[in-house]
Amino acid sequence: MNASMLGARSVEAVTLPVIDISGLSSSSLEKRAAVGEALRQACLDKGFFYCAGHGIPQGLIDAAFAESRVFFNRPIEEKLTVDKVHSFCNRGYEHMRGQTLEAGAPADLKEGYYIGPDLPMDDPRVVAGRFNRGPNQWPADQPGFRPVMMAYFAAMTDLGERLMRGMALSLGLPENHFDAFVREPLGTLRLLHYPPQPKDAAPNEKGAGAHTDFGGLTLLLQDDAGGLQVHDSASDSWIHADPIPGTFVVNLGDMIARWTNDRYRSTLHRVVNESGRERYSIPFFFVGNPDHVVECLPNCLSAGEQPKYSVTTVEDHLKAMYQRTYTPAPAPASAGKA
Ligand SMILES: O=C(O)CCC(=O)C(=O)O
Ligand SMILES: [Fe+2]
Repeated sequence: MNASMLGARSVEAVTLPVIDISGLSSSSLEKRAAVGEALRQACLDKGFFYCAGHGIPQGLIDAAFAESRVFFNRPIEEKLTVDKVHSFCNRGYEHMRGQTLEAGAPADLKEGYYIGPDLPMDDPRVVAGRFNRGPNQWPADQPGFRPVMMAYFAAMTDLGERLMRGMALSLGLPENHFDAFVREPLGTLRLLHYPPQPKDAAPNEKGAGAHTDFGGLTLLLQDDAGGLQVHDSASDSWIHADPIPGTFVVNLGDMIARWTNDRYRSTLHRVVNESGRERYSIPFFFVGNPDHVVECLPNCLSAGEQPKYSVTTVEDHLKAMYQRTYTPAPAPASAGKA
């Protein structure tokens, strides 16, 4: 199946904005507010934009891709030693077709690796029944993997925090509005590898089925293969979000749609790797503090308007979202402090 059969059209028709966020680090409120205004426009439209001026060193980006390629190119038996079935907190390797992002479509033609905040078993935050808290799994015989991924994880957490200050400005709120949300945030780094789209792909088979992201902000690094498509609701068609060197694709997840009563958009997207070669990408899902209460922001309700979503917490929201695309995770074996 090719892009035209799947109804995608080229980026010339509709483009996503490029936003230089370096102004967020300026001492001038005017410059910070200008970034906030650009974010506001993008969030009211598709909730998808290219982020430039982010300050993440290219060397760190290259190193993360290099370690990811090395891992995915290892024999399957080695990859399965860190299979996420061994983890009670969803960390480690996810085999090809291990997730179905689009209900009713074939499973996704991708394999992945989940990394989160590295909490040892004796950390007080590792409590039975709590979601995604615990240690990472690390592949043996790949000494660069852990330090590079943890450095990249820290850089993404910092970028997520900076962007949340911009989001507050964009919503006409004090810059520190989301400070409680970003305290001890949960983040998920996800290494992804997509084989080329097979010539004999099943109907509707894709690298990643159409979905919206679960969390707050997604910071996506893609290689130069292309393949990310974003839904354009005005024309009910798919546009290509081709990679732009030096940028991240940033998109809003369902949590921000909840906060803003859908004024800010969590937009459907999908991946079809038609490059004819391997594709690698590294999304980072910035989801905030698990205990934080997510409810409609008062300034996102007009007079008489009701919130569309119930009040929830970051953790409860995420649990519900994971259940949508995975069967339940195994119960924790030894995290028994509750
Ligand atoms: O690989 C990509 O470019 C996008 C992946 C994605 O949308 C996701 O993991 O949520
Ligand atoms: Fe996504």
